[in-house]
Amino acid sequence: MATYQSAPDLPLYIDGQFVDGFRQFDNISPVDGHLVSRVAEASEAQVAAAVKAAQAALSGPWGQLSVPARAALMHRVADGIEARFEEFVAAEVADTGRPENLARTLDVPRAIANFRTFADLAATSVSECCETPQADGGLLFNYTVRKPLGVVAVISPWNLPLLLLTWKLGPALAMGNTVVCKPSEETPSSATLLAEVMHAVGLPAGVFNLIHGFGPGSAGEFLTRQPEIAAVSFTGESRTGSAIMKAVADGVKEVSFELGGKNAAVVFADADFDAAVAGVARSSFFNTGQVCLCSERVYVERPIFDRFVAALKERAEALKIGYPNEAGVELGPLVSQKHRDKVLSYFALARTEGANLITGGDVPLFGDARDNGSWVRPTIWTGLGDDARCVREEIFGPVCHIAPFDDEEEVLARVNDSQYGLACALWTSQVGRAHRLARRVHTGIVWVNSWYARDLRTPFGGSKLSGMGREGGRHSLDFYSEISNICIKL
Ligand SMILES: NC(=O)c1ccc[n+]([C@@H]2O[C@H](COP(=O)([O-])OP(=O)(O)OC[C@H]3O[C@@H](n4cnc5c(N)ncnc54)[C@H](O)[C@@H]3O)[C@@H](O)[C@H]2O)c1
Ligand SMILES: O=C/C=C/C=C(\O)C(=O)O
Repeated sequence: MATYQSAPDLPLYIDGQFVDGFRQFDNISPVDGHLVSRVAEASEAQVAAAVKAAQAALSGPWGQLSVPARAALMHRVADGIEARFEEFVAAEVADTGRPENLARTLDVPRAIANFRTFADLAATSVSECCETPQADGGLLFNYTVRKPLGVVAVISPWNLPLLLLTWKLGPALAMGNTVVCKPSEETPSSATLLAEVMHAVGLPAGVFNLIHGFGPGSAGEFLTRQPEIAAVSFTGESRTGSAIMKAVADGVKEVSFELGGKNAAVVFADADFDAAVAGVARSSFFNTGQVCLCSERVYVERPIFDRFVAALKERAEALKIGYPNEAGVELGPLVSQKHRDKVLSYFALARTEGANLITGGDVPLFGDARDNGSWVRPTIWTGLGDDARCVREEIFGPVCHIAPFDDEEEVLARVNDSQYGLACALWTSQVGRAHRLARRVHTGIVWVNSWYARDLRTPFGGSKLSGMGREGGRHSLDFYSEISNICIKL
């Protein structure tokens, strides 16, 4: 049986120093409930000190660096993560209980890619210019320059802790900002390890700051209420985005929000059946369903509905649930008992709403330490109406509801009938239909015959309750910089 060594206490990182908080909170393993570490919680004064340090760093050596010099430093951060690759894997696994293979193939490689991609995009970006002939025969020459926003508050969630923190940090630092980061209280370990890498690389004090704590009435809210911050880049629940928007409204701060989703997968009868079953199993159960892009709504064209439900049931029941270091393990636990209680409340709600339970809907009993963890079984429902709460509300667990449909217009209307607009996956062999439907789906991202295939140069984000703005490629460069236009009369 796997054993996990409890880690040391996790500190804050403020103005180039590792410091204690005003108190500590427990970091509990979702695998078996053991104490992973004790974590420093930042006081409001310490949050203010971090923001002031970040503000001061803008006018120090960091503010004098050229773009290529900053890009080189970002590559050194990526090198530092690579050098401690297995420690980052262990940190993500300790906090989330995810399969080691997932941390090794997704989380840590993407953190490295996030720094390298935006270092290179920043170093190779060009600015706009134009010439305007004047009636008097003169000429106006306009060109733009990118300047840092200033101090950026980076607030990240627990589901892909290192990936989503660095997805923001990479471009924010590459564009010359300084940052104060507040990772989720559920997953402090990899962010703290990243602070060690940043420190070792020698970023000037105050450029990168790390505060731990909670949201309302704690470090998260304190951070959003600091007058010196120029922008907030946030990923998390839609209602949290709304709270942050209110907190920064008086200061009219820039925000980038990547929020919740209730994403659909649509499978047409002409799709590659086996690919669609494998694709929907992945898009519904990947990372134990704890990805904002997961398909919690599945619509299947009626002629293949029964066959598809049976096939997805078979795939779900074949998924290997186990310890992070078990060979072939595919599913870990949910991130916490608190989150499992939320998911189990929807399992109960589904029964009340009259769902047909195809598989799962309960907690696996292991007869070992995992019974103290936060595990649930992958779950499939059918039989609910589109107005059921389980079909409309984000659950954020390994669960999906499958419904039949009869034609394109019907399924398009049902897919778009959502308060969210983040992602959609379409499975069909008809290219024309794929393009026709993809542009009519009200989401920021559409995958066709694929899911969660990522090119970091593409725009990423959602509409409606799923967020505001786009990050990725030049969209990140635009968000994390202030663009000025300079006009010269020649
Ligand atoms: N759209 C995306 O790209 C994306 C990616 C990952 C997760 N998510 C969403 O995130 C949610 C799960 O993550 P979560 O439970 O950590 O979200 P959450 O909103 O509860 O917390 C996210 C972060 O915000 C902090 N926070 C909470 N309240 C705050 C406040 N009032 N002021 C400042 N900070 C505050 C938390 O401490 C945490 O660090 C899901 O809804 C999921 O859909 C979206
Ligand atoms: O849970 C949401 C996942 C978001 C993923 C990204 O932002 C990414 O892959 O860049």
